[in-house]
Amino acid sequence: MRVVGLTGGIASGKSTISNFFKSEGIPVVDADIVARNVLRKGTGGWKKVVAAFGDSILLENGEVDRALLGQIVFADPEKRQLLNRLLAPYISSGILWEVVKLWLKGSQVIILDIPLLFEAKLDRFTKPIIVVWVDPNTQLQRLMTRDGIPEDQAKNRINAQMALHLKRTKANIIIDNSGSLDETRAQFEQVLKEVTSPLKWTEFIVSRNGVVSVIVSAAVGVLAVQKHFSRL
Ligand SMILES: CC(C)(COP(=O)(O)OP(=O)(O)OC[C@H]1O[C@@H](n2cnc3c(N)ncnc32)[C@H](O)[C@@H]1O)[C@@H](O)C(=O)NCCC(=O)NCCS
Ligand SMILES: Nc1ncnc2c1ncn2[C@@H]1O[C@H](COP(=O)(O)OP(=O)(O)OP(=O)(O)O)[C@@H](O)[C@H]1O
Repeated sequence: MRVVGLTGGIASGKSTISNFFKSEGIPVVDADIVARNVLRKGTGGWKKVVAAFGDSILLENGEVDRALLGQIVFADPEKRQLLNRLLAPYISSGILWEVVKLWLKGSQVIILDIPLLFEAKLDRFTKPIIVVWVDPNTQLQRLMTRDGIPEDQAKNRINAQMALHLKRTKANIIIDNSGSLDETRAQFEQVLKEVTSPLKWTEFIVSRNGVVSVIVSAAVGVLAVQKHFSRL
């Protein structure tokens, strides 16, 4: 199985690229969705976060007020690190579980869309790594427009992550999403060819079909040896 890492900066266009992959039938594990699920009311993550940040971060229905928690943690690095520490084990196991389900289905190529792939040191489990890059001013403008937040809040969010130019140096593949969607789509077509090229044997051997092949080959080998000795 090929486990492709997809990362970038906030609002650099990861979801846009994820949607392109999904439209080609390639499964995507979205870490933001996993992170949302582990913070739902009554879950282990929710209990830890409420214990640490207090009831004041809750809405009337008991769910976490995400906008409020976002304002708190993106303005205060210590509180953000605390939130990261509390949720990291739940997010990692949630991602692992999604990968296992896709492995059981026999998926050959999967995409892990993880904003904090490098920060959380999850990059060692993915190859190749795609970084969606965008120039800093376009990133700021897109973030402010999409989330309807003022410049200072948008800058706080951008600065809460490893600098995008540094992430770019760690990529195997870079998609420059500073231009139009058509220009990005054209780059994606090339990336798609690379990502869906035939699996290397190291990737095949860890796929479900690879494991089945190894088991079948071993069983055939054992039977052949038994037959050989029973004739002696
Ligand atoms: C702080 C929270 C409640 C804000 O929720 P909100 O709905 O406003 O934002 P959302 O979850 O959609 O995240 C939007 C983007 O913010 C960035 N981001 C989210 N969490 C973090 C973080 N801890 N550090 C840096 N950037 C982050 C990512 O680029 C993400 O794509 C939420 O982001 C959260 O629970 N974050 C901690 C979990 C986490 O690390 N998520 C990232 C998955 S790897
Ligand atoms: N090439 C583009 N041209 C114009 N707008 C774009 C382009 N790519 C993305 N956008 C817009 O920019 C915003 C951010 O894109 P997107 O949501 O894909 O980023 P993201 O990296 O997934 O963000 P996050 O880190 O918050 O999950 C969205 O509103 C999206 O519609």
